[in-house]
Amino acid sequence: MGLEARRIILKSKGLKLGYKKQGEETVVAEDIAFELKKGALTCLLGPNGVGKSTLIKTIMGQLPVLQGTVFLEGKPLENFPQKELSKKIAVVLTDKVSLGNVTVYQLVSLGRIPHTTWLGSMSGLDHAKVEKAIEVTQIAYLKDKVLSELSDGQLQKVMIARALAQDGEILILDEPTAHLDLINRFEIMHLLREIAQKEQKAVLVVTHDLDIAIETADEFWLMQCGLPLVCGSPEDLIVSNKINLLLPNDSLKFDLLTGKVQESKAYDYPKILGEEKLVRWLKLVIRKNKLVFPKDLVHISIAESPFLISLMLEKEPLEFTTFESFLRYFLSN
Ligand SMILES: Nc1ncnc2c1ncn2[C@@H]1O[C@H](COP(=O)(O)OP(=O)(O)OP(=O)(O)O)[C@@H](O)[C@H]1O
Repeated sequence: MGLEARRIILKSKGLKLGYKKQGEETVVAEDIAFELKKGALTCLLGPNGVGKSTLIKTIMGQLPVLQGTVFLEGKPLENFPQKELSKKIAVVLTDKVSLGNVTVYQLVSLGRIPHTTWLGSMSGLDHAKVEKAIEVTQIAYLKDKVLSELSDGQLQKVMIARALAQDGEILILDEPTAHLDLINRFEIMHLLREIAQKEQKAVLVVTHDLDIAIETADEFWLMQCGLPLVCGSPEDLIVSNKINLLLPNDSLKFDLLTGKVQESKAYDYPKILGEEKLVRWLKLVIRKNKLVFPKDLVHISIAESPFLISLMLEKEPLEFTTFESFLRYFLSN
């Protein structure tokens, strides 16, 4: 699917977000502009409390804007009755489900509520949509299980299936990978990427998982206190250093080479010879332990097979076969 197919479905400009209580406004963010595209996985990132949930509640039509307009398919969001909105926007929130003895099939079927009659009876089309959602999320083997029997990772897939069954064009998920292990976090994000691409949905995910978001997202929206939303492809935001907006504290910065967040203080490494893939881990050991080297050090070399770290001193070389033994030498001297 080409980039030209990424049609804008939701957009806004000059948006002011926040809460209004007894006529008094609490502004959370201003000057927010975005374009959400079908066929793309968009990740919304930003520090705790910056207003990510406030933004998605506004996009879902749950919270009125303080200023500006959100346009859904070119029409103001407030023109859509709630039932119409829930046919177009499906949401997966972080709240725990309290429906322990409902089966997976029944829960996924709940996604069809906006489409069923007031009696709630499901048509053949509704069942077909539920089956399709179960197939896409690969949870057919769980169909008859009750929710209390599921692991957190399985439950998250079931919640995504329910949102898919709703068959809206927009899927919004608030921290879908929180509390999941590494494999499940990757699996869920790759599944969302596939859903965006193959099912042509606009998928918006709030996440703090920078590593996995970089691997999977087509677009990032970076939210930072008091600044306009910064949007772009992860790679562009990384190379232009805009990714550092996520790290307002000067002590940390995003390292272009390793793709990791690390201490921003430039570290004075000794001369190291070896392949970059090994050198970077040696640098981590040096940095993490603030190692100080002997004055007569000429260089350090590191080799893979057999694994060997050589400390080339003027007098004699010292050799280590693990990072641990290398480190032990420094700790004991
Ligand atoms: N109902 C409310 N009324 C007034 N202020 C609120 C309300 N809900 C949230 N806020 C405030 O709005 C700000 C943004 O909160 P929000 O939950 O949107 O942040 P967030 O970026 O989603 O944070 P996190 O990453 O911790 O989930 C916070 O200062 C919060 O205290």
